[in-house]
Amino acid sequence: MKILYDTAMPYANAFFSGLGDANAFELGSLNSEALVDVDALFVRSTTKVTAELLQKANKLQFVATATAGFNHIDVDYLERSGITWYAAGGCNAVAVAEYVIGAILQLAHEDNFNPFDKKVAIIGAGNVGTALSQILDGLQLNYVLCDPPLQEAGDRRSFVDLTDALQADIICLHTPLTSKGKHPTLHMLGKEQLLTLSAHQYVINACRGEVIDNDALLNCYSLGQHLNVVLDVWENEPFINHQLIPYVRLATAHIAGHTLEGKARGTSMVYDAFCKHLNLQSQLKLEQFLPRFENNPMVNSSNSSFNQLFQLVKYMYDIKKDDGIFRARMAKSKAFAAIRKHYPIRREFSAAEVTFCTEEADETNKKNVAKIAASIGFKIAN
Ligand SMILES: NC(=O)c1ccc[n+]([C@@H]2O[C@H](COP(=O)([O-])OP(=O)(O)OC[C@H]3O[C@@H](n4cnc5c(N)ncnc54)[C@H](O)[C@@H]3O)[C@@H](O)[C@H]2O)c1
Ligand SMILES: O=C(O)[C@H](O)[C@H](O)COP(=O)(O)O
Repeated sequence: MKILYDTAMPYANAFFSGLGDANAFELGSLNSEALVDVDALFVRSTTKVTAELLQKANKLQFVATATAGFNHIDVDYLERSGITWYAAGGCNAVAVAEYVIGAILQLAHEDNFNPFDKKVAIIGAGNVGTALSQILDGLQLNYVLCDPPLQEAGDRRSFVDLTDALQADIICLHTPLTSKGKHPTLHMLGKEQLLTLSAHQYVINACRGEVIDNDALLNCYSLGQHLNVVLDVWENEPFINHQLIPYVRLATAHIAGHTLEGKARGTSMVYDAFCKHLNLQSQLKLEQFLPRFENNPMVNSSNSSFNQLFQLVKYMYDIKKDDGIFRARMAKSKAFAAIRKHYPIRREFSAAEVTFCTEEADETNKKNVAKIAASIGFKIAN
């Protein structure tokens, strides 16, 4: 059994070497020759799995991506060719939701608004959208959901349409990239939709760049429209339009899902799916591999509730730092792919145990903040 996997899949060798002759490929190095006699191919979103790449894949029976999105895989071709495929939907849902919360609290801090007074719209209420809604529930932030496919399929949550969603204060995009079907998402936010937005609204795109028409966005900015947009994903990655960068409020290099947990869960879900395909019992579990988080956060309970939560979230994920690195490196070169490749280890809230430094007078405040922190995933020290 020959297995090829992307080097960017954490713990892949440990997961796959027991299942066959497992070898890694480096980003950008895979070609059709390398797929001769390969039985299983495991990628992340940076490898385009096309008919052309697979033209010499004489034995391929299983293709999997250790990512939620799978628009980089020609699934029609795989299905026509009798090759089983799998995508690790949900592997990094919590990571992206934490990124979005990091962005909202950072913008609230910079623009001096109270996030608890704002309404969030979650467009795309699947794995990521639901993980985000759970954190918003924990923080007691108002939100609406917009997901016509789920609504039509009978999902019992309540939904609004896109026009209503675009009136929310903070609009978060969590759809797949699709260009076919009844509800395509390609350029879902085009010129017409962007022109309806006001200077008091915020748009956060952490799904796929092409869901916002980037040329239309740049055009709006060039014409003087004030738009608060956070972009983790861009059209035409990694060769994005650099002209957009100075206008964007927070800019990152498609790393919203790049927590250690999110990436490693992707590997482990691919392992489970491949074992199932082979009719084997999975032997290995993600928990065996994740290291303990060593630098647990401490929070001062004499600060306001907002500041304590902001401090805590920023400690685990500082979006402003990623934004600074992005701007500095992108100013000098086409560093998009390199920033992603060398992205430092980031952990999810659930890895950390929080200690509160509390004077007696702050005890009630501490209890309130600790309750909220626990409900968004943190462990609380006694
Ligand atoms: N930035 C990152 O690092 C990162 C990480 C994870 C996922 N993603 C992207 O986010 C997407 C969502 O991830 P997920 O795991 O939640 O996927 P998912 O399939 O679980 O959920 C997507 C939801 O979007 C809905 N949807 C489809 N078309 C829609 C439309 N026109 N309007 C509103 N809703 C629509 C679907 O019904 C579904 O419920 C992925 O496909 C991927 O492209 C990005
Ligand atoms: O779809 C996904 O899961 C994400 O976009 C994922 O974080 C992409 O990661 P990459 O494949 O680029 O490492």
